[in-house]
Amino acid sequence: MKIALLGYGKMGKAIEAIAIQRGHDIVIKTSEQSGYNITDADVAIDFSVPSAAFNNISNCINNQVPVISGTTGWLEQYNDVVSLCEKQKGAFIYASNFSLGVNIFFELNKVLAKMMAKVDDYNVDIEEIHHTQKLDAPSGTAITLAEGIIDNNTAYQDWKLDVSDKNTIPITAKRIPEVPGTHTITYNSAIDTIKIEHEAHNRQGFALGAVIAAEWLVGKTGIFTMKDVLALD
Ligand SMILES: NC(=O)C1=CN([C@@H]2O[C@H](COP(=O)(O)OP(=O)(O)OC[C@H]3O[C@@H](n4cnc5c(N)ncnc54)[C@H](O)[C@@H]3O)[C@@H](O)[C@H]2O)C=CC1
Ligand SMILES: O=C(O)C1=N[C@H](C(=O)O)C[C@H](O)C1
Repeated sequence: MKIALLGYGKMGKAIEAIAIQRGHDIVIKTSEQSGYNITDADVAIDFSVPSAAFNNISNCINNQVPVISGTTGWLEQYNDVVSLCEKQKGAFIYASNFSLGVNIFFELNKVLAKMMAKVDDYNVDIEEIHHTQKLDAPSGTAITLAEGIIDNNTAYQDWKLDVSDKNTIPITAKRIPEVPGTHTITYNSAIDTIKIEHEAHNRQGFALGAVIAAEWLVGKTGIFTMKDVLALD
């Protein structure tokens, strides 16, 4: 497969290494908006910056190149991408986190949220820790986790960064050098604490998941998620 890497930073480089190991060719690697022909690639993988993701993804869809995006912090434009993809009959996957472990953790979070909806005694909070270069807060993964709780527990209707109102899930974002990504969900009562946590040890899980998603997407039309790719149901 000929792959375009849109964003050649920490993730772009980790994806390049795994894609080559799996027998793919990197035909475009860029940290720029322009200066390349996207139709040279069979599939594009966008891990760029929040301000660039929408244009990168739209350019792929408008040129009939399947595209996956792991960039976080741009989701106010997600519905516009969905509309464009439907109009152009393109192929697109966004995931806040491409690692197998986190996608299992997403499902565990939903099961736990369903159970906790049956009891009144606990308050939930989410903490995420990432490296100091991260541009967005809270992390995309923390937002997906909060949405998983909201969808499965009517006690919660919203999430907010550093705010703990009634019906709102508080998210705390910490920035510590070199941390690839740790997410902790805590249910606290006066009597005890229930905690589930995912800690990434490096970026390989994100990168492998992104390459697997790109391999899966080629030849398909539509908007998909990692749940479709990993068939976790
Ligand atoms: N979904 C997932 O599994 C994961 C998502 N991420 C997200 O991926 C994104 C990138 O993360 P990192 O590689 O750690 O960041 P990074 O800062 O190391 O790399 C981003 C690169 O994008 C480049 N860039 C800037 N404008 C661009 C443009 N117009 N087109 C293409 N590239 C452009 C920057 O120059 C930089 O080299 C972030 O949004 C991060 O939150 C990170 C890890 C896993
Ligand atoms: O910026 C990162 O590094 C990461 N970003 C993603 C996010 O915002 O959830 C995924 C992962 O946690 C690493």
